[in-house]
Amino acid sequence: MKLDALEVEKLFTPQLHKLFKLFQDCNYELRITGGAVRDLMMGIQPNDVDLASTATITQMKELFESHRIWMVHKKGEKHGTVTCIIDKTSFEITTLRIDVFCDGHLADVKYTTNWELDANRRDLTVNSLFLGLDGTIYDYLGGIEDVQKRRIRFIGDAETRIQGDFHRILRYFRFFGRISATEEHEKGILEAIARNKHGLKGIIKERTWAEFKKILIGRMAPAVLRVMFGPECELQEYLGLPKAVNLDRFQKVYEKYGSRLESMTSVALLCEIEGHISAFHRRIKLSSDEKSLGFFIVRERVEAEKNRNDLNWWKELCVEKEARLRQGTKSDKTRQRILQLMISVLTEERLIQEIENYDCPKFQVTGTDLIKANAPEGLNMEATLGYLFDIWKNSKYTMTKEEILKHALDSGIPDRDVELDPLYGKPK
Ligand SMILES: Nc1ccn([C@@H]2O[C@H](COP(=O)(O)OP(=O)(O)OP(=O)(O)O)[C@@H](O)[C@H]2O)c(=O)n1
Repeated sequence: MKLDALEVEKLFTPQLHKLFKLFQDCNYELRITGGAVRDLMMGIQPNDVDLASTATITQMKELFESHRIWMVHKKGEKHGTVTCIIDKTSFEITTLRIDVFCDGHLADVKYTTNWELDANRRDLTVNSLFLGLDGTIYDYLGGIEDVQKRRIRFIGDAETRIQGDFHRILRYFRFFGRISATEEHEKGILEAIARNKHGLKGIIKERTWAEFKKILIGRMAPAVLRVMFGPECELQEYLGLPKAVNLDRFQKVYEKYGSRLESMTSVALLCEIEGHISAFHRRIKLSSDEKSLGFFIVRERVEAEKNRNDLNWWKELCVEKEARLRQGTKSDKTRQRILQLMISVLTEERLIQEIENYDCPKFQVTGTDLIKANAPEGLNMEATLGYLFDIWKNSKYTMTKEEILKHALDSGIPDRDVELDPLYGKPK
């Protein structure tokens, strides 16, 4: 099959043309591989272009050195990959190879000049295509038909493919969601996944989360998650999620606000309590922003649901959370969290827009102001600031800093033993 010349030109930048010419001049074959070919066939502009060549690592290095072309990431050589830079653009080129797996881990790599063998080492038929400079698509395993029919199949026996790299379980669901024409899975695949799900435990946290994130906000996410967490596969435990994930809540939010959902919000929708977020973090290793977002949503959700379409409630929440931000905390992150909370309780779109543009009043008094106002030694600064904040709030945020500070030494100031809210420092 040949791709339309215009489609192919989208990929072939002047730098890529230069690279192909270099290889051609030395009689080495170079082709685009994997995801880029699949995406191009589906009319999607690929994110990145991976290349494969019949040249060995030594031949590629000699070629680049003789043309004074920079090479980076020398570590990739061990896995048969060379990265070169042409006019500020980097290209990753892999030698054709056969992967030898043992217990789900790559044990050895054998080099080859046979394209079909290289296609055979890959995961899915739709990812096994190669594209030549003239637009020819090379297909050894029925990948073209599968892309055209939007059908996701492992190459050969699903079980063997999964055991080659258990991470492919998550890749399968990601590509299924992204490409599949129907919600039906090919015969035998879900059974093979169920039999091998234990292997997910050995996949490193970052890799698992990177893949799962894309599933959570991807196309057909509710249908994909229903299968992943349904009776056929039951993958919850392997991803650190509770057994009874709340798929109905997730689906409702996805259907209304799918394009605005952050992956961590999706996780919070599946979970019920803070302990679930903690367990997920232990399995996945979240960033501190992701963790805060997850905790924030499960903690505030009950109240937020009751007030979902009350604009004043949301404005007060913004003031409450943003007005006394700790130094160094960016307010846009807090606002982002509030917007994700609004999405997750299905607040009306127009209210979300109002909050997006809301110019939140800022509480101006700081600990330094209290010291300047001769605060006595041992004064509980956090509790005092909380007390003053409430006075300011009761004035509907109209009091000036000077007016607020007049209350700094009121008898109503809580003493130092007051228990503080760990997040916001306000007296409970
Ligand atoms: N566990 C894996 C990971 C990757 N691959 C192969 O390596 C190629 C490149 O992998 P990667 O860049 O991770 O994915 P892409 O398919 O290019 O997808 P994306 O669009 O997400 O980049 C894939 O197409 C697939 O052929 C594989 O067989 N098994």
